[in-house]
Amino acid sequence: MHDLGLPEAVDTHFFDTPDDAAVALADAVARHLSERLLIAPRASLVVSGGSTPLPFFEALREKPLDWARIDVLLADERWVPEDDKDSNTRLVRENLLQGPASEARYLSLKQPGDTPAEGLAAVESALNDLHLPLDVLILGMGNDGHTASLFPDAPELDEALDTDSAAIVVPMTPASQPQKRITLTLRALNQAGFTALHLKGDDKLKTLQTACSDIGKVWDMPVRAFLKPGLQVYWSA
Ligand SMILES: O=C(O)[C@H](O)[C@@H](O)[C@H](O)[C@H](O)COP(=O)(O)O
Repeated sequence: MHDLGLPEAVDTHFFDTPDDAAVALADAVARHLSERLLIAPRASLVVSGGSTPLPFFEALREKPLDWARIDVLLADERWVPEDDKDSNTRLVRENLLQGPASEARYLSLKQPGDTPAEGLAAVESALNDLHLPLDVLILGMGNDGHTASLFPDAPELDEALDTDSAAIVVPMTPASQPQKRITLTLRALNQAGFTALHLKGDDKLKTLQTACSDIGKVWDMPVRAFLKPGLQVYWSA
């Protein structure tokens, strides 16, 4: 089952339970952030929203890191108020930025503005201090092969996948989603020091298998842009 046809040098870590995967991923992320902070004044941690990351956030937030030197931000955000049940910022503030991790600097993708396009300048300003390449990136994946808010049906996908573009964040309006989105671009997400794809359930494993079957067609399944050497896949049943 585990022969997914992933490219060489993609490390797969499979677990029986979501908690086991979350603890292992939190250990790996903490190790990488600690190592980074030995040689750099600050480190960046980009996380994803959705339902999968919750136990990972709970495990990571207790790690004895120098959180005041860590910039935490989302890979993408739904353009809803921070107190909305669908807000990823709310998810991160309530579940990751607690305990020791409450000392981290949070760079919010949700800024004033009725639409992501209206709020874009404020988001770009909020990310002004973000250094690329990112240090740690945790991505999820939908069963349509989206990751972050790089949705196959978003009219802005070309711009978001254009690694020659200077843009590091773009509004996204995928018809498949109830809310407008804003997402870091492939240029911003690419080449992170540590990139993990955090997945749960057999459906996601089947989707990953489909993604692996034709890695070249990134526009059909944007997660394919990340299926390359160095990627760490953390999956649990
Ligand atoms: O805002 C979001 O929804 C996420 O950033 C998105 O990319 C998520 O990672 C996948 O949709 C998987 O979501 P689940 O973990 O809920 O399956």
